[in-house]
This record gives sequence, structure tokens and C-alpha cells, in this order.
Amino acid sequence: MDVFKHLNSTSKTFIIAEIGQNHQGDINIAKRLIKIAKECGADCVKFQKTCLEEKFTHSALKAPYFGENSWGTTYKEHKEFLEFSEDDFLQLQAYAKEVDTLFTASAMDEKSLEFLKRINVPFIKIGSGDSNNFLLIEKAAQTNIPLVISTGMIDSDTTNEIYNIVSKHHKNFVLLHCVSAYPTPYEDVNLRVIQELQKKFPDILIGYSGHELGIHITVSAVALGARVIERHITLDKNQKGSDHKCSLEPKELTLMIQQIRTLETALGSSRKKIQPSELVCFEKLGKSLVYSKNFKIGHVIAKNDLKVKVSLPKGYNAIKYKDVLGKVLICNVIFDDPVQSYHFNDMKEN
Ligand SMILES: CC(=O)N[C@H](C=O)[C@@H](O)[C@H](O)[C@H](O)COP(=O)(O)O
Ligand SMILES: C=C(OP(=O)(O)O)C(=O)O
Repeated sequence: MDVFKHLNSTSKTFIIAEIGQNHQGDINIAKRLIKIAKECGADCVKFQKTCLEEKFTHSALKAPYFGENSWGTTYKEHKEFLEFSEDDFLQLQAYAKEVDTLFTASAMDEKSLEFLKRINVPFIKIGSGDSNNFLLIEKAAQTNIPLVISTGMIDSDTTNEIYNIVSKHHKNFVLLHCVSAYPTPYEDVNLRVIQELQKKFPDILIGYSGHELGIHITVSAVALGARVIERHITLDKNQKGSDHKCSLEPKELTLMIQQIRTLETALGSSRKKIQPSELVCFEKLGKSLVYSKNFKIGHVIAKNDLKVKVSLPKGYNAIKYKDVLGKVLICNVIFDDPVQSYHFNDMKEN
């Protein structure tokens, strides 16, 4: 299924549940999160596929990594604890298929890109850790697999360059506004970047990958036009791990998706028209033209002879009051009578 071609034909938002490394290195937790994401209404689950020696230098891996979010004494130990094997990924992909949800991952290095290409994911995510990695982005574009590319930790010039690199190959990619802070302070979110990206790149979809607390900012991103949304999900945001605090627990994820779906409906059309649902209120409280005093046959109607009131039955349409000015009454009328076209000889129907 070409996810983004489908998206272009609807007004729906594509919601990616980023499991990332919130599975605590436990494939059963990963499966639980896949099932929960599906049950909450997400369109896709996403993991992070890393070949450690391809992503990190030896010095980065051997660095000590202590603290409340560490699963080892060095970064290598910590990352090895969290990284699933290729077989694990195949198992998770099969499970996602079993629960009928889309499955993909971020390619955190070129080897992982090759692996994801091999297992036919519906799109490949390029995370903000690689938003400045033009070499990887070029290789990812050359696969001709749809891409979702986050723009954390870069500025608009670099974002422009990502667009130019991928566009040389195809336009089946999405740029996600993203700020890589966990959690992101509200003053750093800059949701208006979404509108700027839409203006600059009208020929691709724009989305938002959020790390802020709560769901209202992400729902607002949809109101501003984000068509693809990504949020980290977790079983419990108080667990050990760098991403849990800014992740959504099942209840939050469900509420966010409900709000996004009702928002999609409410965004509706840009054409202003009287809604059928308004007619009851117009019948009860809609105003129309009535006479301000008693008038006799032959009276020529002037502006002060008219009032606009709630009247039963309704009078002539108040927005067309000028049709009545200068008209000659062919009957007597009294104060508060609704103005009717048959009160005059040459009057258009209401
Ligand atoms: C920039 C980027 O890749 N960020 C990812 C996605 O948002 C994160 O999930 C990191 O992988 C995570 O925060 C790393 O945490 P630690 O360093 O504790 O393994
Ligand atoms: C880092 C990632 O995403 P984002 O930059 O959108 O947080 C990712 O997908 O691995």
C-alpha cells in the first residue's frame, strides 16, 4: 500500500506510534505496544533499527553512560541491551501484520537502511539524528521507498537541502517539523514552522513529530495542516528510559487520536454556507424584516419604517431590506407585522 498516495486522496492524518526504544529491550513489551497502538487507533507502529558500529564510533560506544535512563555502564552496553536483532524485527513485523497495523522503523545507519529495504516496509523513517546526514538521505531517496524525514536539530536552510536531495529522486516523502528535546519546552515548539514548510513545499506532505508534554500541541499541529503525526508511546511514562517522559500512555494516545479524528471532521470545507443543522436555530432565533409602526395603503417604505426582529411568522429576508425601500404598500400593516412580498405590487419573492 502506498501510504502517502492514499493520504493525498483523503483529508485524514496518518498517525505513527513511535515505540522507539520504549520496549525496554523486551520483545514481549514491544508486541504489547504494537497491539495497544492498533487498539488506540494509530495507523502505524515504528521502531528504531540501528547497527551500533555503523551509527556510533568506538569512542562514543565506550563512553560511560550512567544515570536513571541507562541500561549499562557504557553507551555500548546500554544500546546493546535495547537493540533488537534482525530476527526480532522480522518477528515484530509479522506480529504487526497479525494485528493488522503497518510496521516500519527508522534507519539509523546505512546498514539498517538496507535491512529495512529488504523487509519491504511501507516507508522508511529518517530520524532527526540523521537530519544533517545528506549521505544517508541520498541513499534512502535512491531506494524509491517513501520516506518520512524529521527535521529536529537543523535549520530551514538544511531542511531546504533535504527537500532538494530527495526531490531529485522522487516526491513521495514527508517532512516532519520536529524539535529534538525530551520533553520539548512549549516555547521551543514553533508550530508555525509547519505552515512555513507547507508554503515552501506545496508538492509534498508536511507533518509533525512531537516530544512535548500532553496531546494538545500535537492536535493543534493537525489544525495547522500536519498530515502525518508521530508521537512516542509507552506503557508507563515513569519507566527507565530517555523517551518515556515525553511519550503517550494508552489513554493519552486514544484521546489524542479521537481529538485528531474529530478535528479532521470539523476542519471540513473552506466554503462558508448555511448548514442544515443551523435551520432549527434560524427558525427559532433567526431575525427578519418587520414594520416599525402602523402604515396605511400607499405608504412608501423608508429605512426607519423597518426593524429586524425575531418574528412568527418570519418576514422578508433582512439581508435584502434594500429591496423594500421605496416600495408602495398595497394594504394596511401594523407595528411588528412581518414584511411580506405580497404587501407590494412589484416585489421579488423572499
Ligand atoms: C535523535 C534521536 O534519535 N531521537 C530518538 C527519537 O526521538 C530517541 O528515541 C533517541 O533514540 C533516544 O532518546 C536515545 O536515548 P538514549 O541515549 O538514552 O538511548
Ligand atoms: C529520532 C527519530 O524521530 P524524530 O526525529 O521524529 O524524533 C526516529 O524516528 O528515530
